[in-house]
Amino acid sequence: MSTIQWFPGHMAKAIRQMEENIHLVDIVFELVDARIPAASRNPEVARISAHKPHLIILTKKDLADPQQTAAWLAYYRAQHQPAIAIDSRANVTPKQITKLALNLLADKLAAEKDKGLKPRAIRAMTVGVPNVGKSTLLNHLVRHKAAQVGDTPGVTKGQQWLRSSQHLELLDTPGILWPKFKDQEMAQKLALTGAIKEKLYAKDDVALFALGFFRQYHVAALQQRYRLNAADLELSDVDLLLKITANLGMRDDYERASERLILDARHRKLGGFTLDRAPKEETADDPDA
Ligand SMILES: Nc1nc2c(ncn2[C@@H]2O[C@H](COP(=O)(O)OP(=O)(O)OP(=O)(O)O)[C@@H](O)[C@H]2O)c(=O)[nH]1
Repeated sequence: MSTIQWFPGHMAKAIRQMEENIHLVDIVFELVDARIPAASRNPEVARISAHKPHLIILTKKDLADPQQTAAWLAYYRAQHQPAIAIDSRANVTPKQITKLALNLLADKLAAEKDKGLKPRAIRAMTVGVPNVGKSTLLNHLVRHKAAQVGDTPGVTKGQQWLRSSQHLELLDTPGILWPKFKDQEMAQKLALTGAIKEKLYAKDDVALFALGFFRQYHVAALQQRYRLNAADLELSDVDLLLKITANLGMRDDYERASERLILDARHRKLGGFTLDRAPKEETADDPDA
């Protein structure tokens, strides 16, 4: 199996930017792919935003396994970590997110009011791995690209605040957070869900990884989609990939079949799936540990 490489330099830059900007915001929205809630997080975010309220937004919930999403939300609740699962493309989400953020900051805003300060919009920063849905969510949150200037910090540094509503402003550049590639399995998960550029991974490796997963957790969907019989399921992953290639009428072009399998998974042709299983609540340790 070839190794998926990545570039720590990118991560260092993203972390630096986040460190520079964190003092400008009241709250961090950490976007996490609902299909990989562990692999798409970086522990540095928790460190940098330690003194700020922090909302986990599980995106692409429509592509994930609903039971697993519910289990992840229960896990976050048990950890007292505010979290919400969304389809970033839906119009209803801005209101939900604004409401949650206002609740999380209620004490701070009340204290400001007590001091006689004028009511103000809260400020948020979004971070997340590539392709997690940052731009899609921002576009929904900010329907009119309103340059909110004035004496707001950040603008002087060439950054813009985007106004979502009278209650919420967002720093315009969504932070690209590089995921941690603790091991190759995490890298395969990020590749399968689309967070890593195509040229950085071997499609057949990712397809074999996907086969192993779907065979274990969603075997009926696999069987149905690729017309596999019970005997086929006894084959090794490599032989199963060759069998699928043949069933797709692609002769021995297993590269093309690999690509099809990856796209089928991403486009929900094999049903909703979650590669990171939610930790059991009783034994709930940090999934990132
Ligand atoms: N099904 C589904 N697709 C989504 C969702 N959110 C985003 N997408 C799709 O995912 C792809 C990436 O979305 P973007 O909003 O561009 O992601 P991004 O995080 O800004 O990506 P980068 O610019 O690479 O950092 C697009 O094709 C979106 O339509 C979601 O909740 N559900």
